Order: sequence, then C-alpha cells, then structure tokens
Amino acid sequence: MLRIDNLTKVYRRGVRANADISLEAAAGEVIGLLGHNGAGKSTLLGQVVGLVRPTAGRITLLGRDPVAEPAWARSVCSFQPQAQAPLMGVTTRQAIEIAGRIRGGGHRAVRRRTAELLAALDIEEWADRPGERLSGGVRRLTAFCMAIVEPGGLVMLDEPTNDVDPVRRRLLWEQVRALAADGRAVVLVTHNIAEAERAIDRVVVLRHGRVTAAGTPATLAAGHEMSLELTLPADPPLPSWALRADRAGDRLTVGVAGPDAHLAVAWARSLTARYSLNPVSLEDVYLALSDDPEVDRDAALVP
Ligand SMILES: Nc1ncnc2c1ncn2[C@@H]1O[C@H](COP(=O)(O)OP(=O)(O)OP(=O)(O)O)[C@@H](O)[C@H]1O
Repeated sequence: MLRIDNLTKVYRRGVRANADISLEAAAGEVIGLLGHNGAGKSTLLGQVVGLVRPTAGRITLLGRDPVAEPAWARSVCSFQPQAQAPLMGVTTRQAIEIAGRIRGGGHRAVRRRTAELLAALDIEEWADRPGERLSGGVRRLTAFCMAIVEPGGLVMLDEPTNDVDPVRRRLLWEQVRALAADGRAVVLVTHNIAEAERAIDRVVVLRHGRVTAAGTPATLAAGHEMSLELTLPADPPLPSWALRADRAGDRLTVGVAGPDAHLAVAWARSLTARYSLNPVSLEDVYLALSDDPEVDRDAALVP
C-alpha cells in the first residue's frame, strides 16, 4: 500500500526533520510511529498526504507518486491531523456526515456509518451539540470519525487518542483494528505506547528524524530483559543468570534474560511466595532505546 524510501525533509532554516527514512505499510496492517516530541513523526505523515514537500527520497502509494499527484493521494488517503479540527457552526454528527459526503460517500451510507461510529465511540450524547461547545476529547473523537467515516485505503492518524478518556481510548483502538480488518493500512502517531502495544502490528521509532528501531512489539522486546520483583527484607546471594539487582525498601528487582525465565521463577519460589516476573513491555523497550547512548551517538551524526 505505502512504501517510503530514503525520505528526507529539511525545512527552511536547515531543520532536518526526517533523515533517510524507509518504511512500508501493507493493507491490513497497523503501523505505530513512536518518538519524542520533535522526532519528525508529523512531518513524515505530512509528506505522504502532500502537505509537506520532501527534500529527497521517494514515496510510493498504491504504485503511484503522491508528491506528483497530491490531489489523487488525498483521495486514497484519510488523514486525522494533530491539530484539533475547527468545528464552528456544525454539530458532531453534521461534521462527520459532511466529511463522509466530501469523500464521496452516498447520503444513506454516510448517515448509517456516522450513526455507527457515534455509537461505537460512545459519543451519541453529543451528536447534536454544536462543535464550539464540545470538550477537547469529544472534539478529538469527532475528528477521528471524520477521518474514518469514508476511509481511504491508507488511513493516517496523528495522535488520535490525545485528550480522550481511557474508556473511549479503548473504543478508539477497537475502531483502528476494525479498519485493518477491513483491509486498510493504518499509520498512526501516538505517545500512548502501553495502549498502542495491543493495537499495532509494527512499530517504527523515530529519533531526531531517523528510524532508530522498527519491528513488531515482540521482536523489539526480544533481547530486552524481563524484571523479577521479589518482596524480601534482605538480599540473597544472586545467581549467575541475574543481570542486575536494585533494591527499593523491601522490594528487590532482578533483571532476567528471556531464556532464563524458568530459572528465575524457581529461584524466586525458593525464597518467597511474593514475587512476580514481568515481561518487558513496548514502553520499557522504548524507554531503553531513549536511554541508549549508541542511539544518541547515531542521532548526533545527523548533519
Ligand atoms: N513548518 C516547519 N518549519 C520548520 N521546522 C519545522 C516545521 N514543522 C516542524 N518543524 C521542525 O521539525 C522537527 C520535527 O517536527 P514534527 O512536528 O515532525 O515532530 P513530531 O515528532 O511530530 O513531534 P510531536 O510529537 O511534538 O508532535 C522539529 O524540530 C520541528 O520544530
């Protein structure tokens, strides 16, 4: 569906927002773009929809060049920008229906789909409220519905869960999975890594405009240690498989490599009934990458 090769964007005044980025998104797949503020995530999405002109590299969307054909690209892409949608003078329902009609949906089909989305995201109680009187979270959900009411083959969402409460965030992630199940490719930006882990198929981590890690959450987690937590008043001798040990009060945390999990559990059991072995989360991996001086050194090489 989408293929990006060696994409680079240098803004005027020399800010290199994207540096040599390559990635692919296939139909039925949800890709999560992760990265600190200013890492270049929005710039990447902006280039695919023709809002930002690449400095170098190539984007291929359904075999065509969206940079050369921006109007066509916008017809096959759906996009929820990071900025809140201006919803003055229209209700939630009207905003979603208008978006669906502009994207070419039939009157009845758009009305039906709008009603389904309002129900699925549990925002029906605000369906007929004017946009200027909506809360930030409902506004964000409305913008999400506007982006997916008549979805293109590629759906790009820039921080769709911002301002949204935990219950409705979960409903939103279900809709993201439904888009993929329906054969769309979804590329989304999020800072909500713990939740995204359940909804995304592949992760691309950007740092200072470069891809610093990419893969499924499981492959990124492979090689990172798990943590064994034990409630123990005194430190026992550490077995040879223990990677590190930290104490906070009566809690001891021991780093464990994946293949040593069974040894760790047996050891913990011999010492106390109060222990837990926690698999590494995508958030742990992300934080470990953020701390990695190698990654910083690479980033510093960005000219
Ligand atoms: N129009 C612009 N002109 C000049 N520099 C820009 C412009 N837009 C973004 N930048 C710069 O490009 C870099 C990447 O910005 P971008 O918005 O793509 O990051 P991001 O990863 O989406 O950040 P955030 O998580 O904060 O939204 C930043 O240094 C930003 O200041």
